Amino acid sequence: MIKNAVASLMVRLHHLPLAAPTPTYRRHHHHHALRLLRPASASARPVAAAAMSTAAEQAVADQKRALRTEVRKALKALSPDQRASEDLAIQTTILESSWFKESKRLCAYISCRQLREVDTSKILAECLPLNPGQEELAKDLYVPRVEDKNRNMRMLRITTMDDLVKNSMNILEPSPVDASGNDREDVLSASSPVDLFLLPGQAFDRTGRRLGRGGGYYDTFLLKYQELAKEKGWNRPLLVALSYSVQIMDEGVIPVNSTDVHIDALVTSSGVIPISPAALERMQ
Ligand SMILES: Nc1nc2c(c(=O)[nH]1)N(C=O)[C@@H](CNc1ccc(C(=O)N[C@@H](CCC(=O)O)C(=O)O)cc1)CN2
Ligand SMILES: Nc1ncnc2c1ncn2[C@@H]1O[C@H](COP(=O)(O)OP(=O)(O)OP(=O)(O)O)[C@@H](O)[C@H]1O
Repeated sequence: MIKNAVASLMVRLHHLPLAAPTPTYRRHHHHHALRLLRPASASARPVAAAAMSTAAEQAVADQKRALRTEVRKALKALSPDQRASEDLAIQTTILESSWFKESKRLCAYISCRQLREVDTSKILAECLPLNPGQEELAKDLYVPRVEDKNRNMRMLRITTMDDLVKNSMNILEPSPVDASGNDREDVLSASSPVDLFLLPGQAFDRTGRRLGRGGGYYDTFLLKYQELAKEKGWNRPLLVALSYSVQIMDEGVIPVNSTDVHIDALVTSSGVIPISPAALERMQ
């Protein structure tokens, strides 16, 4: 169903020149993942900043919207049993992996049942200290907080699930200050790098394309983080998305533009799909 609807869109839009076709890992296997991002030079930026100024950009936006609608339907059609078994398999794969165990600092999303997102509750619980005094066993965990509709999202540190409150979109997020009135640590002002990002999304493919909810929050944030990491000379974190089976698309189905950040790997109920050279190296 998804394939058909999207295939017909693809046929119609196929001949439209994209403003900036994003290379895929498959075609550029030898490159480091960072090199695949569009350079943040003045000459490369105006396309993104000009907010869908060209027909091709508008076509991509329309295609993305159509694909989101199809995936939303497919997710709604998943039975609770199917979801629960995929949720468990995905989280178990992550929790048992060396790359998760070795990660000391993570950015992760707080899954939302209503949005049919892959559950992250077991992973979050594993990151947070069990009891006061056991902090050394915990990982530093940063989670998203939407600041405005202008693609501004921060990743703030939490130490307990009690740090979260429901926002207007019914998603749990950290309040900007903690119970003692101190500002929560923003990952962009932290002094050490993040090892791992666990990313949500609507659709993914085996070449590293990721379709989000359309806010541009993650793409904007990841670009900022990558600029910071480059400035500081930090290793790039692994960008890993969690996906139900119905969210994995055939190659070429997910439309992309110049601001879309590619993921390093996908975790599905069948296991890890490493995509980038970094993932192939670090995730076996
Ligand atoms: N768990 C989680 N947290 C997150 C995100 C996310 O995707 N998942 N975000 C990632 O950006 C940011 C929040 N962005 C969001 C964007 C849209 C919707 C939402 O409810 N969308 C509806 C449709 C809205 C509409 O078009 O009318 C939907 O997708 O069904 C929620 C969060 C930050 N936090
Ligand atoms: N780094 C960026 N700079 C400027 N505009 C951006 C950037 N990233 C995304 N946008 C814009 O944000 C809007 C939404 O982008 P898009 O549809 O790709 O979001 P998404 O991938 O679904 O969302 P998310 O990144 O939150 O998962 C688009 O108009 C896009 O051009």
